[in-house]
Parts: sequence; structure tokens; C-alpha cells
Amino acid sequence: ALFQGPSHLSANKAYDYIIVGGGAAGSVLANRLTENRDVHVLLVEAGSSNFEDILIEVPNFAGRLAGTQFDWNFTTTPQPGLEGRVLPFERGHVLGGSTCINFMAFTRGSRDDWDRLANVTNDKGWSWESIFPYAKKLEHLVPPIDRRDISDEVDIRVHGLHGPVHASVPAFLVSTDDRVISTTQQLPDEFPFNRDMNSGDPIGIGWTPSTIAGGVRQSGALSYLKPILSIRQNLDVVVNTHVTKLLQTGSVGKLPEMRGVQLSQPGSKKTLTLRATKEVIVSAGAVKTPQLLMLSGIGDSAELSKLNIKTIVDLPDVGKNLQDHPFVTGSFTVNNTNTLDVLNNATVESQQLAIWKKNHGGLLALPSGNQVGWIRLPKNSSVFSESGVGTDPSAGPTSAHWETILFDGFIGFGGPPPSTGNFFTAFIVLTSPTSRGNVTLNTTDPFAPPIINPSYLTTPFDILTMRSAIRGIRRFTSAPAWDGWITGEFGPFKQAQSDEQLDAFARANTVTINHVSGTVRVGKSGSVVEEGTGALDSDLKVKGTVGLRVVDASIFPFIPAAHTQVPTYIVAERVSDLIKADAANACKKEAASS
Ligand SMILES: Cc1cc2nc3c(=O)[nH]c(=O)nc-3n(C[C@H](O)[C@H](O)[C@H](O)COP(=O)(O)OP(=O)(O)OC[C@H]3O[C@@H](n4cnc5c(N)ncnc54)[C@H](O)[C@@H]3O)c2cc1C
Repeated sequence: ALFQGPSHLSANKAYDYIIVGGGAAGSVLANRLTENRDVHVLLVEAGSSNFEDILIEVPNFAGRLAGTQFDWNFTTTPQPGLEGRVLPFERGHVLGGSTCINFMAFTRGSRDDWDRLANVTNDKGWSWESIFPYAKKLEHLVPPIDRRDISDEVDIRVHGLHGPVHASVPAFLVSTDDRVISTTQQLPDEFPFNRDMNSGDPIGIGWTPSTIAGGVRQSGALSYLKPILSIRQNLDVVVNTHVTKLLQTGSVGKLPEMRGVQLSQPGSKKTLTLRATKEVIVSAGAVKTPQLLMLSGIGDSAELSKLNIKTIVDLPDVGKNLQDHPFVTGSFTVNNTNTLDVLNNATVESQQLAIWKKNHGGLLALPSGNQVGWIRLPKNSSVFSESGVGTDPSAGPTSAHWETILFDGFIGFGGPPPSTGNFFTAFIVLTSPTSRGNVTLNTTDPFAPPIINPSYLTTPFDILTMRSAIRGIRRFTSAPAWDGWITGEFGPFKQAQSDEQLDAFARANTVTINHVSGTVRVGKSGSVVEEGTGALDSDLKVKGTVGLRVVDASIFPFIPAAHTQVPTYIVAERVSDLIKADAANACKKEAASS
């Protein structure tokens, strides 16, 4: 059942699992764990249940969700690498979490990203080979709206066709598609065509897969929760409700048993305490999960003592190791009036909205770029020597150093689009950054935001890679395919030519693509707990505790060189099976001892 607040819950009801946060990971867990009718689950979500709001459903409205009721409205600290600028830091605040406000790119990450996770955790279950069945299990690839032949755009063999998350390639073609694809033929060494970036080897340029199907955003809530909400009697979902503290419910040997949660609502003094018989699973995302752990006494004791929080488990990695993907855009003026800039005209936009309302078609059904590219720095790039980085920080030869998203129009993040003109825009995203930031506590108030410091562009490798990537985009658009189309560069991008100008442009214009990860990193099971060894065992149980796991984007020790929603879904799919296996083993042990 769906409850609109904690007053509807009964303190006496026994739940096997309590899941904190109904975003990407929490939606998967709530669904998979309730597949067994005898297992009772409570999912607690701080935001509302309005995941079918039109702002969320229309793909093209993704850029309008910042600052709304669906966003936590966080901001960063002033960023030294970005001239002291403070950036908005979007996170989803609604059932479905950030999958309701994201830009819907559907990418699994590379073989090397996953194999590195397996190495770091010493757990082969995280290797590409092992997670590949989960990547397929979660997906339901559907044809695009225009029903064109997509055999050149996807390799159907690597896709899932029966999973809960519907996904597709762009709804229909736009004016720059042919030119982008021609460029991959004209400059195949640096920008090869990649028929399917979800095969484990994303390197190259290909068609954008996204969580858009039939013209509608496919959020975690729509995919995993809507189909079961009114059917499964063993699932309770409570929205508009925050978990404000994780509670110790006892001890097992010397270890604290953490099977309790305290629930409340902003502005209310009332709290409700509930207990899970098996586990509490924290899936509150890479900002709120470390905050909640620290508020509950699980974190770096030196940090906790500053706010007089009693340490229950001293876990120095909680809140550290924040990684994200920073980006800039470069826009070009074009000699064509048939670009998606037409959507900046209010009349056209309302016509398109009418079409979308009628049949979910029209320009508003498109993703934010029909092609995406995943590019590696050349082996002999001076970035490696000049930055002093030592070894290549990417996960390996299938992991990109930078990404580009190619859009048939203007996209900028420094104000409204130009009132006239036609454009082509390339996003330039760092995908294997070496900068590391953190999330720390500001106060003990669970409703107040924590301090978020992503430390963007604070290493020589990151700024030099950004410089190199911007030059890469200029090589891309100098291919013959763009002759007669691109007429020039636009805005401050145009002025950024010398090394110094490129660095200044990057520092003045970088924003985040919102992939925050890594703040409760997983390590090897049973390893000594010290900074850098991970806060979680390889099955994502919180070290030094009983009955507590973290399952969300916080867990990645290295941010995947990918958009992070699908990697998060994959993690949650695998861990659902690990949780089921643990429960089955516990049953067997109980049976044997009785
Ligand atoms: C603007 C934006 C654009 C993005 N674009 C893309 C993209 O194009 N492709 C892609 O793959 N990824 C994208 N991402 C990233 C992707 O959406 C996230 O990596 C993914 O959703 C992370 O999943 P999660 O489960 O860790 O957290 P979330 O999905 O953020 O879910 C966390 C949930 O926990 C809830 N919560 C938090 N604290 C509490 C509490 N104390 N009590 C109860 N509930 C709580 C939150 O309200 C939220 O619903 C984007 C993200 C944003 C914000």
C-alpha cells in the first residue's frame, strides 16, 4: 500500500526489510525483495509520490526540474577549481529519486569499470561477466517512436527485452545525425563509430540509448514500483517521510545491531520508531546516505566528535571520496534553420506540448542529444606526463577519459538561450576524473543539507584533460562533414583558444552532470578498517555492524565512466539476489539448529 505520511503506519507492524530512499536503488530493492510474498518490506521516501507529473514525464522538460519540489535544492561549497563559484547540486526528491529528474542517458559502464570494481573488492561477482546478466535483466529495449530500422544503432544481442526498465534509442532523427555519423567515417582514429555503447566497450560515437520509451520518461518508480504498488500486499511505501536516524537495536557479539529507524517529517516534532527483523538498507543517494550514517554515529569519529555525535562505528571512509563528472558545453553557429532551437519559440513549444499530450510524440520526446561519444586520450598524450598523474586513472582501455553528447541546437547552463540563431552544441564531460571531494555534516539537524564539496577541477589531470577534450571537439567539428553547416564558434567558447584561455573558460563555465558517487565506498570484505579501505564489505554490508547495508551510487570506489543510473540499477539488482541468498542461508541454519 502507498501511505502519504508516517501517521498512517503502525509501529507494531513487522517488516523484514526497511529501505531508506525510493530512488534508483531503492525502487529495485523494493520490487525484487517483495517477489517472495512472505517477505514484508517498507520503503520510506522523503519526497512525494508524484512521479507521473507532466514535468517529469516529458523528456524535453528534464532541464526544468532543477529548483522544483522534485529537487533537494542542494548547493556546493564555493569551488576553488571553479573560481570560487557555488553550483546548484540537483538530487531527486520524489519517489523514483534522481531517475525522475535526470537526463535519461542509459549507459552501463565499461567492462574495465566493472572489472576494476571486482578487483578493488576482491569479489568476482562485480566483474563485467558477472553483472552482464543483471544489466540485461533490468532492461526492456523497445523500438523508437518512428519505428525505423535500428540495426545500425544497437546490437540487439547485448540488450534485455523483458526487464522492467523500458529504454530506446532516439525517438526520431534530427538534422545533424548524418553529419555526426559521417564524421565517424572521416575521423575514425579519434572518433570511431560504435554501434552499441552498452556492449562493455563504449569507446567511440554512437546513438544515445535512454530511459525514454514511447515518448515518456521511464523512471525507477514507473518501472519498478508502479506495476506492483497496488498488487503486492507485502510492500508498504510511505512518502513525504524522512528517515532521520538509524538506531541501534542490540548487539551481536561486539557488533552493534542496526535494525532500527526513526521517521519524521520536516517541521514536525513527532517521530516514529520502526524495526526491521532482517535488515535496514540505506538507499538515500550519495549525498543523504553518508549524512544519515554520520548522524547515526557511523563515520569518521574525529568528524563526528566535532558535533558531539557519539561514535557507534568508526568508519573513516563515510563521506569521503566524492566523485562526479564535471562538464562544459561548446556551441557552434550553424547555417541551417531546421535545428531544435525552434523549441525556444514559445508558440512552437506549446504546439509541441499539445502533440506530446495527444500521442507522446513530437520534438519534446527526444533525448538531449541523439549521439554520445566516449573518447580516450591518445596513449602518448602529454596530459599523462604534464599532469604527473603516473598511471592512467581510467579503469582501462574500454573506459573513456572524456565524453561528448551532441545536440542539434543550443544548450548552455549560464542563463537563457540566445533569442535568435541556430546552433550545434557539444557537451564535453570528464569521465575519469582524479579530483576527490566530500560530504560532511554542518549540523545535527537531519533536515538541513550537509556540506557538499565536490572539489571539481582541483587536479592537474582534470584541468589538462578538459583542455585536451575541448580541443578534441574542435577537431571533431573540423571534419569535412561540417563544411557548409558550422559557420563559427559561439560565445565565450569562441574566445578560449590558448592553453590559459581554455583553462579559464573551463573554470568559469564548468558545471556538474550530476553523477555524484563514491561517498560510502565498498572495499574488501573483512579488511582492516582504515581510511581508503572502504566502509562496506563487498556485499555492501556496513563494516562493523549487523543488519545494515548501503545500496546506491555511494558505493562506487571509482565513479564508472558512464551515466550512473544504470550502474546503480545493476548494483541493486545484484544485491537483491545477495540479500535473498543471505535470508535463505539464515533459514537453513535455523532449521538445522532446531
Ligand atoms: C539532474 C540529473 C541528471 C542526471 N542525468 C543522468 C543521465 O542522463 N543518465 C544517468 O544514467 N544518470 C543521470 N543522473 C544520475 C542518476 O540519476 C543517479 O546516479 C541515480 O539516480 C542514483 O541513484 P541512487 O539510488 O543512488 O539515488 P537517487 O536516485 O537520488 O535516490 C535517492 C532517494 O532517497 C531519497 N531520500 C534521501 N534521503 C532520505 C531520507 N533521509 N529518508 C527517506 N528518503 C530519502 C531521495 O528523496 C531519493 O528519492 C542524473 C542525476 C541528476 C540529478
